[in-house]
Amino acid sequence: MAAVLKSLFQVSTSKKEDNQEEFDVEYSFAEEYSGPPVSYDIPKVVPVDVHRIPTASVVATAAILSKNLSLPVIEPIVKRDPQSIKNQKLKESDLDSVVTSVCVDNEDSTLESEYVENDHGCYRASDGIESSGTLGFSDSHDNSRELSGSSDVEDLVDECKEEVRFVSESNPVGLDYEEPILSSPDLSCEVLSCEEVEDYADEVAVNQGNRTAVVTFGEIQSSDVSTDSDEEEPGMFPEKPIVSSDSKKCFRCHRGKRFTEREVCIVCGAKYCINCVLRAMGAMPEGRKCITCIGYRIIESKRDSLGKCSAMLKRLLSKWQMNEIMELEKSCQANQLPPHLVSVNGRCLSLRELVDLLSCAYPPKKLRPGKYWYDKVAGFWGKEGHKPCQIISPQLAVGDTIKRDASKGNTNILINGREITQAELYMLKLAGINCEGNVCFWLSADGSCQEEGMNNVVGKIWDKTTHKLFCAALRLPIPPVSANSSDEEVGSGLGAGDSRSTDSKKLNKLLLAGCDQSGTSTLFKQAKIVYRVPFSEEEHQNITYTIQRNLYRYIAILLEGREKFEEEYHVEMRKKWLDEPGPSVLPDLIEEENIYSISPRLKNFSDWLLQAMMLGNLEVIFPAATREYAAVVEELWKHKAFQATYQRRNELQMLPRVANYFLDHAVEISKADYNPSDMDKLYAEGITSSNGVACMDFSFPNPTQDSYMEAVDQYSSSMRYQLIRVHASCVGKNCKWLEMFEDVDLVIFCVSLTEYTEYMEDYNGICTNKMMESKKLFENIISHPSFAQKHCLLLLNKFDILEEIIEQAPLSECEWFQDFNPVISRHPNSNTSNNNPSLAQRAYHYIAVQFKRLYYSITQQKLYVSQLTALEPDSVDGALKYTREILKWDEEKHKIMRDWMTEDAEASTTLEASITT
Ligand SMILES: Nc1nc2c(ncn2[C@@H]2O[C@H](COP(=O)(O)OP(=O)(O)OP(=O)(O)O)[C@@H](O)[C@H]2O)c(=O)[nH]1
Ligand SMILES: [Mg+2]
Repeated sequence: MAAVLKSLFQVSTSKKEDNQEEFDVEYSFAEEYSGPPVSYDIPKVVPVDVHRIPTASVVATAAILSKNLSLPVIEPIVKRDPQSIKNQKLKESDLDSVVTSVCVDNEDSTLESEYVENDHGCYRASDGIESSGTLGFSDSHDNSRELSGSSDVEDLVDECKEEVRFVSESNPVGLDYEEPILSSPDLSCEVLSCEEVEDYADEVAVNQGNRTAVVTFGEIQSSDVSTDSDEEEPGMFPEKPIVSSDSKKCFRCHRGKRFTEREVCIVCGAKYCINCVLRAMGAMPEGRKCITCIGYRIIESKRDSLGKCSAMLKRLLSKWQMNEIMELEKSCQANQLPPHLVSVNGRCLSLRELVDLLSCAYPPKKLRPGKYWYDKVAGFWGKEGHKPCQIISPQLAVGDTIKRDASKGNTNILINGREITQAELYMLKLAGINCEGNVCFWLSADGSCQEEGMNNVVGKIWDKTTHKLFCAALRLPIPPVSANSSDEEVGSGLGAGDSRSTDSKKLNKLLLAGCDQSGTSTLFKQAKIVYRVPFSEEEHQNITYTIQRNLYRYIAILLEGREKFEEEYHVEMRKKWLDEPGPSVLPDLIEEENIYSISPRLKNFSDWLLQAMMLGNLEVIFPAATREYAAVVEELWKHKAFQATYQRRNELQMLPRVANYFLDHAVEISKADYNPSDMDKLYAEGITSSNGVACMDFSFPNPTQDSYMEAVDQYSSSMRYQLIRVHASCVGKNCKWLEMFEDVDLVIFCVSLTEYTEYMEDYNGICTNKMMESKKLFENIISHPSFAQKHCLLLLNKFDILEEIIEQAPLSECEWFQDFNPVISRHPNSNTSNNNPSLAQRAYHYIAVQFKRLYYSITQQKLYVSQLTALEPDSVDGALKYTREILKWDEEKHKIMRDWMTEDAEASTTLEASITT
């Protein structure tokens, strides 16, 4: 390719030598992308600065030549000129002839096409005229210019001597505005696939009705560009009119029906079919934009779809290409929210302020153009005239001072200078703050509330979890989850708030979700223990209470079992006695000998406990009554009837596996001064009684034993992670709450491998296999728009139990695993060897593949899967290190891509430099 390019440039430069005065030009081509093989078919945009523009025919010739080489051409678009648009309209036939003429030139292998030929004759164009810009062709959807006689022609020639302009216009209405197409002196560039040149005239013909365009040639005064851009605020990009969106047809080929798949330009709304989209959009350096829309602002209604492309484009491009384009679409400057469209406390933002606002630790979610108010002290944020909708980072220097009527409150109560709304007043009252009379409060970011002029705190609104729930019910915002996590929670001595705000990029957020009983709590707690993140006082207290309360539940289940066993024994003995009749005292003896009998006192306790469990009162009674009943538990535990029952605990369906662990320590746990160990906390069911969202920051400790590994892991130890565990019940119907977690980097979905044997009953009494429930939740989560393009790690948990049960419970019990049909070797030793994995291993792999297929069918991405036994520390450590590897690889992959692209650009610039010198 380099050789071909060189030969092309040699021709051009030799021409330059021959006709110095006519072709004193410098120009360059966009080089074909030569980066990673995966991207080879996408032409890459290389911005080039060309100081002189050749004649129109040379530009066209360049386009045709580059077509033969499959090269895209870069175009200079400088400025619209409504006057010239009105005065000079080029017919499509004229354009046709321009292109045809150039084609003929090219076929003749000459580059002497300094004349633009049309119906009216040959016209000499812009010989040796200096300009600045980049070389190329405009892919306007329409271009026409009317030349109505030789005077027009002369005008054109004159005009060409003054300016080199290639103006495209797509204003269907009135062309009554003047707008710089480029906003900065280092002109933006556009890529045009060369078929575009051929299709050019066709497009003009089709779009002529509603589009007008002009081709003018003129010298670009640097002041032309800089004046415009000087006037513009940084961060402002021009707007482009939206094309008629009701058309069901492809904007380029004008084919297609109502349901034909199309990709839409995020600037002008033009739709393209699968055959045209890449031609119309080229290399997409700013994401999904028509070539002519590069450098323009996006339609605000499309902001939500930034970074989310259609399945059609996914099919056309490789995953890498897709990711890169979507990254560019989200991050390029032209696609960012224009600062002047956001007003805070009555003042439009500057670019600096907008950047500050969006790069803070907790920025406003889905910020759109509009008028907002911001309470800098407490961090409250809302739309003008409305109650607060979010709590963002406080103390940001954005916008003006907050106005009293910012949220149009009518309560006569002021918080930080703003009159609050009724809902907020309820919130204050629920927090126990006296709001009698006209009171002004100061509310700080941590929720402490002070009366103006007073020194004492009258209440703390974020201290109680219940209060946060009230806020949710009142549709008021609560502080961000991670802003709440206390400093003690942050592992390895890393502070939460400060470092996060200063270095938020290094915090990798992992969202942990799964169905009930999948083991997410156990995994979360294990991670806390492994990475030495202390449990907060509240968590410690909650876990202690949970363990004690659960102990009485387990005891109640055992006592229920005892009653059953006692009855069975009784019936058995009576049956024996009836079969072998003896003295009449025997029934009493049977009673005495019944190993499951207990004393009347213990029986009273048993009856009371069973009744409490039946009525669902255990939660109310315990753990408060623990101290009172500790002695009874001790007595019970020593009792032979209870021990006999405990021996038969496997027969008690209701008794969870974990009960064994706690019942073994029953006496100790039932004591009032019980202090749970880490192991107790791990085995305890649940984490806290709070709203089901738990959060911890951690980092992987530095390995000290191996200096090589230390070096390797230096990078990762500097990275910080945040594990956010969300309970299935908090995900909400249709996962609507998930958008709260849209900034996570990776989703961890936990599935218990035992679920295929378990069933759950819904309100209508219909039983569903729990694996199918997990499948449904998994589908909902991965197809949620917040997680598009996010990595996902599936953890298949409780492998230890799967190994135990797989022989008795075939996988086909679940309808999704019907076709699991492993071939098992009968050889006694073969099952454990690597070549012949165990049945549990095969089942695990089969389930993993089922999930991978499902994931791919929805996201067209690869699902990472790992085995897990959440009760084992190494297993959890391994799983979380896997997430680290996924994220690390992802970052490196992007870095490599960027390096390749930069190298590419540098190479092409060097080549151009060597050719032009
Ligand atoms: N044998 C075994 N038991 C496990 C494993 N992981 C979790 N468990 C147990 O499975 C039960 C459910 O685990 P949880 O962590 O509470 O699951 P969860 O439903 O996601 O979390 P919560 O809703 O907070 O209860 C607990 O009794 C755990 O001890 C595992 O790998 N092996
Ligand atoms: Mg649970």
